Order: sequence, then C-alpha cells, then structure tokens
Amino acid sequence: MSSRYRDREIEEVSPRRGGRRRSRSRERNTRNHRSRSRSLSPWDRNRHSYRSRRSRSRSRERGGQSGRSGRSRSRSPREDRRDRLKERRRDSRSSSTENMDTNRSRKNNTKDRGEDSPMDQSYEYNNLDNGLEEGELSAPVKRQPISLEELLERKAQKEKEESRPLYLSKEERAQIAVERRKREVEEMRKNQNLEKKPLFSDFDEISRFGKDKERSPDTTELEERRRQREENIVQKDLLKEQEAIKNRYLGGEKKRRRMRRLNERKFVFDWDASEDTSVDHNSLYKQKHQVQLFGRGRIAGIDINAQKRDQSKFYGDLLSTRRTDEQKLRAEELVLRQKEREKKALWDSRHWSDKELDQMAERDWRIFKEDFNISTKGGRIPCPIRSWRESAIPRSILDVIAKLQYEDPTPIQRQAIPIGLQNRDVIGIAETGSGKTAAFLIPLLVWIQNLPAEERGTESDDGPYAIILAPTRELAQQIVEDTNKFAQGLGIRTVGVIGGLSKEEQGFLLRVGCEIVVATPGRLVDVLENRLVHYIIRKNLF
Ligand SMILES: Nc1ncnc2c1ncn2[C@@H]1O[C@H](COP(=O)(O)OP(=O)(O)OP(=O)(O)O)[C@@H](O)[C@H]1O
Repeated sequence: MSSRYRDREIEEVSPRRGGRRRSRSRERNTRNHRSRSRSLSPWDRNRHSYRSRRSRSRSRERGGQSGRSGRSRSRSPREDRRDRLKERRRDSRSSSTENMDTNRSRKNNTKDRGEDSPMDQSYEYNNLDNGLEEGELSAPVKRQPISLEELLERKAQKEKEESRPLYLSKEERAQIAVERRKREVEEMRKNQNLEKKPLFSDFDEISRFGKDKERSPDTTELEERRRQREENIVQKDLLKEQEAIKNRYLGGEKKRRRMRRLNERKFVFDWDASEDTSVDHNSLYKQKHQVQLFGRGRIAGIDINAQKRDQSKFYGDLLSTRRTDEQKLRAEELVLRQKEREKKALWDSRHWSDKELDQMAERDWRIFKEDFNISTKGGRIPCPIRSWRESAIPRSILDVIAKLQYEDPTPIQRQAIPIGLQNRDVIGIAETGSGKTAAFLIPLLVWIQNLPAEERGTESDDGPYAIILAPTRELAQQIVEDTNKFAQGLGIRTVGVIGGLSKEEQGFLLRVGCEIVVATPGRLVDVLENRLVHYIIRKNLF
C-alpha cells in the first residue's frame, strides 16, 4: 500500500480530524451564507433561512443525543413556536403511521390518475391556515380528511361525467365493431381448439407427433389433412343444422310408422295344410264343427273376407230353404222392379234432344228453355215447341211452313205459338228479325181455319176476323206481305188498310170481304168513319 492511500484511510477513520474539517466547512458555509444573504431577494432569503434552520436544528438534535445540553443563548418566541410545531409533527408521525401509509397509497393512485388528491390539497390549506410561510409547505403536517359533503359532491360529479352520452363517429363505431368481432373469433377459436383437443395425454401426443414426423417429415401435409378434417366436421355440422331448421319450419318428411295389418301373415310356412296326408284318428277332429257366428262376430286368426263370404252363403241357403214359393216370386218381382227403376233413372239422365215428347220431365223442359234463352212470366204456361212436327199446328199450315223452308221454330215462336193456340193473350218480346210476325200469325191462321164454314161467309157487312195494327206504314206493309205468304195457300184473304195508299182500292177490297185486316191506326179510323168496315171484331166469335 502506498503512503498516499494510507493517508486517505487515516483521514476517513479519524473523527477528530474529520470534526475539525466539518467545523471548518461550517465556518466557511456561514461566511458564504452571510456574504450571499446580503445579495439575495427576500424570497431566497426565506428559503435560505429555512435550510439553515433545518441544518441547525439537526445539529442541535445530534448535540442533544450526544449528551450536550444545548446552547446557552436565549431563544426567541418564534424559535419556541417552531420547536413546538416540530414536536407536534413528530407526534403525529409516530401516532398515525397507518394513516400515512394509506394516504401515501391514495396519493400514488391519484398521481397515476394525474389528479391532486384532496388530502394533499387539504394539507396545503392546513399549512397556510397555520400561518406558515410558503417555503415551509414541504414539511408534513397532520392531514385532515376530506369532508363528507365534498366527497359526495365529487362522487356525484364523477357519475354525471360517466353517464354523459359519448358520441362516436361512424368510422369509430365500425372500428369498435371490427375489434369486438376479432375478439369473439379468437375466443371461439380458442374454445374450439380446447374442445377438439384429443383425449390422449400430452406424452402420447408428443410421441405420436414424433412418429409422424419420422414417417413424413413434411408437416405441411399433416396440417393440410387436419385442416381438411376440421372443415369436414364443420360442413357436417352445418348440414345437420340446415336439416334441423328445415324440419322445424318447413315440415320435413316424417317417417311413417308402418302399420301392420290384422290379416297380414305373421309366419310363412313352407308347406300347405292341404298337403298333409296324415289321417287324424281322433274322431273329434275328424268331424270338425263349423262355427256360425251371428251379427258381426268373427273368428280370430281366419281371413275376414272369407268369413263374410261363408256367412252370406249360409244365410242365402237358409232363406231359400225356409221361404215359400210365393215369397220367392215376390222377391224376384222386387228385384226386377228395382232393376227397372235403376234403368229408368239411367234413361232419364239423357239430354232432352234424345228423348221423346212424352218422356220430357220438368227438369228437361227447364233445360230446354235455358238452351234457347226463353224466359216466361205468367201462370199455366204451356210447354214450348220442340219442333214443327211435334206442335199442334194443323197439317195445312205445316205444309205452308215447310214450303217457306222454316226448318225449326225460332225461340219466340217456340214459346208464343203454344200460348196463342190456347187463344190466350201474349206479350212477346224479341229482337228484330227473330220471327215475331209468324209467331202471332200462325195461331191466328189456325184459329181462322178452325172456324165453321158457314160462319166464314163472304158477306160484305160482316167484318174481318182479325185486325193487325202496326205503328208504321212500312211495318204494316211488311206484315201484309208475310200474312199473304201464309194465308194465300190457305184461302184466307188479307187487306192492308195503310195510309198513303189508294183509299178507294182499299175500300173496294174491304167491301169484297176479307178475314184479316192489317192497318195503321190513322187510316183505320178513316175507314171506320166512312163505314167501309162495320165491325172490328165479329160479335158472335165471343
Ligand atoms: N222459323 C223461321 N225459320 C226461318 N225463317 C223465318 C222463321 N220465322 C221467320 N222467318 C223469316 O225471318 C224474317 C224476319 O221475320 P220477321 O219479320 O217476322 O221478324 P220480326 O221479329 O217480326 O221483325 P221486326 O221486329 O222487324 O218486325 C222473315 O223474312 C221471315 O220469313
């Protein structure tokens, strides 16, 4: 060891020399302090005085501990007050260590949150309240807890801030949703991996993996297979789920329970009973009694249809033996009548055109009218004409009709002619050109033809048998022509009393005599006034 190092060691070990050094340095410090304090501001001076006071008090404490009784110089009231305060601080430190710890932890928490703890604030207030200088704020003072009202107020304010709605933009919301979805997917995958974890132990897995690795060093293929297997499982699950949804909401195909029929043979024997050639020696089984049940009774184990057949045969035979001949004949008659009725019912169902006139039923006439669009109103209306041949029109008129080549009557003629033939009033309504003229002419001609011969004299004084009034000259002229077509062949004369034509000629023809007058109203009145026509209707006809 060199002499230089030895000297330093001696310096550190020797207290006497060190004490001297310290006293020297203190002297230097006080010197410096005095010289500096002169040039300092009041604020710096305060801080400096605080430091010097602290160093002095520490040295005093040290002096007290080392057995020195203290300085002999007199103390100022301010120094006394400071000492008292320090003692109080010491007391508070020793008595409330626990409080200090909790306060420290609170302080740390609040620091983390970037806030000033209320305790710190109260701590500062307390210092100020106690009249301490600002330079002494770092000194610990007994901490006063925050008041309950203030605590509640702060809590309410915090809750209010938390409950305030937070408005997010669309992008932020989308970002949050994506992150949430990512978390969910990760969790799901984690769960799936846990579920799909094989049951064998880790050791087995490791050894197997090692073997696989030995067999095929290319692990990508294994990975690929595993992935494929997992995909297959997922696909199967999806299919099952779809199937379940279909069954639930679309009513899937229900498997029908197979119902076993009663007559279904349970067993199939290889041989038929009739093939059995062995003779039963027991007489009881040789002559088996045929069971005959009445009503709906059936023997179990035998075909029901066969039993029914046998039963009906039995009853038929029984009745045939018990019935008398008369009863048998009566039964046969009844059967025949039933058959006829059935045949008739079958016949009636034919169309009216396939039936004769006497076979026409009420239903057929209804259908007939519907077919020709005939509707009637009135009482006891006769049936319409199906054909000229079937009608009650005399042969002579039918010949005229055939001559005019009227093959079938028109609908108005079918219904109006039968009524007219009964000498009844008719109001017939049909469209133009539907044969209304023939509809009233034919019954009129039939009536005139049926009059006795002596009545049909040619006396000029006697009036005509019929007057046909038409509202216009043209219509009257047309009716005259149609009437002449029918009447000329029948020897019935027709005179037209129509305005615009020669009055003298009409008067001459009327005087000669006629059966039918076709007139327009004005010329008819004129003729009556001139006494050319005496009667419109012959009295003796009614
Ligand atoms: N059954 C029939 N078959 C064939 N032709 C017929 C038949 N009945 C009438 N006719 C013919 O039909 C045409 C029109 O007949 P008709 O003048 O009688 O009809 P209408 O109803 O009286 O006409 P309008 O309303 O103009 O007086 C006539 O030429 C007539 O010869």
